[in-house]
Amino acid sequence: MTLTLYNTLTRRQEPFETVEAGKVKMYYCGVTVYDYCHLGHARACIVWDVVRRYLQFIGYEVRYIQNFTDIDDKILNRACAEHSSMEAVADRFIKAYFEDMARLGIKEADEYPRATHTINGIQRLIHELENKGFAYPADGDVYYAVRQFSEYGKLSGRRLEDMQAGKSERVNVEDPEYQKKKDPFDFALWKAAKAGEPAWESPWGAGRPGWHIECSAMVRDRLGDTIDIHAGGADLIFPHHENEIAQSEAVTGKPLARYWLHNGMVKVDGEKMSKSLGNFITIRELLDRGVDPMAVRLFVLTAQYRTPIDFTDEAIAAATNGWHTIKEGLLFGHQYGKKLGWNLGTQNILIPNPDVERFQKVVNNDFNFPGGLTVLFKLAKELSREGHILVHEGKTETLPEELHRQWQTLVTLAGVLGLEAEIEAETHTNGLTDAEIEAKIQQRQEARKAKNFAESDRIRDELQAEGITLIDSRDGTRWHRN
Ligand SMILES: Nc1ncnc2c1ncn2[C@@H]1O[C@H](COP(=O)(O)OP(=O)(O)OP(=O)(O)O)[C@@H](O)[C@H]1O
Ligand SMILES: [Zn+2]
Repeated sequence: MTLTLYNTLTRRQEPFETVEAGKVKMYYCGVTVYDYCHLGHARACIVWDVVRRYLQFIGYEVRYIQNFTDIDDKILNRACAEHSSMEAVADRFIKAYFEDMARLGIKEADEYPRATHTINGIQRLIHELENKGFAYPADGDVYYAVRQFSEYGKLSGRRLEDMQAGKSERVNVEDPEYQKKKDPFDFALWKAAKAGEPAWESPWGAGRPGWHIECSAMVRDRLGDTIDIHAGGADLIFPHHENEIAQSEAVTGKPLARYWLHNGMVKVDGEKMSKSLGNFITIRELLDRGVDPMAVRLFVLTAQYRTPIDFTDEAIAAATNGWHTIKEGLLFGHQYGKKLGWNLGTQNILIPNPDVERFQKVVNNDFNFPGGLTVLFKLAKELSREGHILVHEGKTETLPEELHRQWQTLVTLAGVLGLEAEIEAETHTNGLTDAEIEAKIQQRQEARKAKNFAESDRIRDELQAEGITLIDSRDGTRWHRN
C-alpha cells in the first residue's frame, strides 16, 4: 500500500517518497499572533495534526515544525491600539493559541520558532541572496528581485507576464515601497525601521524582516535545505509560498520541499473566514457555546482536506451527531468490557486486521480522511448495536473476543484522527453508567409488561433522582441526562 499525495507544485498526485527513508521533515506556516484563532485556523491545525499522526501511524518518524509570525503590521497596529508592545500582544495570543489547540486535542509540534527569535538566520539568508544577485538594498529596505529567479511562479502557476497585464490588483503606485522597487513584483526582505517600531541592527540599517523570509530562514535553520512536506492554507500559495521558494531555492540551488500541500479554506457564505474580513467565529467562542471539541474535529475531517468547507450551524450540528455515534462506540469497552470478560491488553489488533487495512487503503489516497471515517462509523455502529443487544438479552451476537478486537481497532483508528472520548465524564455522570441506566430501563419495561406499575414508577423516580429523564414513545424508551 503506497501513500500518494496531491502536490500543488506538480499539480499531480504522486507516490510519497521522503528524502531520508522512514523519516519525514514537515513544516507548517502557522498563525500571525494578533488575535484569537478562528475556525479557519482550527481547520488548518487539525488537518496537519492528523496528517502528522497518520504518518506516524504508518511508521514514519516525523519532525514537525510550526512557526509563529510574531512581527507584522497587524500585530503592531494592535499593540498601538492597546498602548502595549508588540511582544506583549504576541505573547498573549501565543498563550491563547496553546489553550485553544489543547482543547481541540492538537498535539504540540516539535518546535515553534518565532520570527523575532530567528533574526540572525533571516539576515544570513538576505545576505546570501544579495551576494548571489537576487536581492538589492533600497533606502534602508532590501528587496527580492523576482526577475532574477527564472522559475518564479512555478508553484502558483502565475507568470509574471500575466500578472503584468492585470497588475492593478497588486500594485499601488501611491505605496512608498513602490517607488523603491526596481520591479513592482519585487517584495521586501527587510524593511527600514519606522519611528516607534521595534527594530534590529543590520548591514542595511536598523529594521525588521519581511514576512516571507522568516519561513525560508526557519525551515533552513530547523530542518535543512530540502524538506519533505511544506504545508499551509491554500491562501498562502501566492505570494507567500511562491516567495519562500524563490528565496530558499535561489540560495541553496535545491528544492525547498518535495511536496507542497495545502488545506482548503473554511468559508462563510462563500467567503474565506478571516480575521481581516471580520466574518469569523473564534475557537473559544464555539467551544464555550457548548460545541464538543471532537465535533469540531469531525466537522473538519468530514471534508477532503483540500476542498473548501462552509461553516454553518447545520454543519456543526451534523458533526455533533456524528461524534455521538463514534463516542458511543469508543465507550463500549469501558461500559461492557468487564461484563464480556475481556482480558484487556492481550490482543494485537494490527495483525491481520481487515478494518485497519481498509482504513489505510482509503486514507493513503491523498489523505482521504472522510473515507477513513466511514470505517470508524461502521465499527462504532456495530458496537452500539451489540451493546443494546447485550443490555436487553444478556449476551452479544458476536463473540466477545471479536468485539474486543473491533473496539480496540476503533479506539486506535479514532486516535489516528485525534478523536478521543472522555471516559470518566461520560460513563459515570450522576453515578450511573450508560449500561446501568439501560439495565434499569429494561427492568422497568418488564415491570410494565407485568402490569406492575408501582414498580415501573419507582424505577422512573429512582432514575429521575439520579438526574436521568425517561421519554416513552411507541418505539420504546429513550433517556437523557439532565
Ligand atoms: N479560513 C481559513 N480556512 C482554512 N485555513 C485558514 C483560514 N484562514 C487562515 N488559514 C490558515 O491558517 C494559517 C495561519 O494563518 P494566518 O495567521 O496567516 O491567518 P490569516 O490568513 O492572516 O488570517 P486572517 O485572514 O483571518 O487574518 C495559515 O496556514 C492559513 O492558510
Ligand atoms: Zn510560511
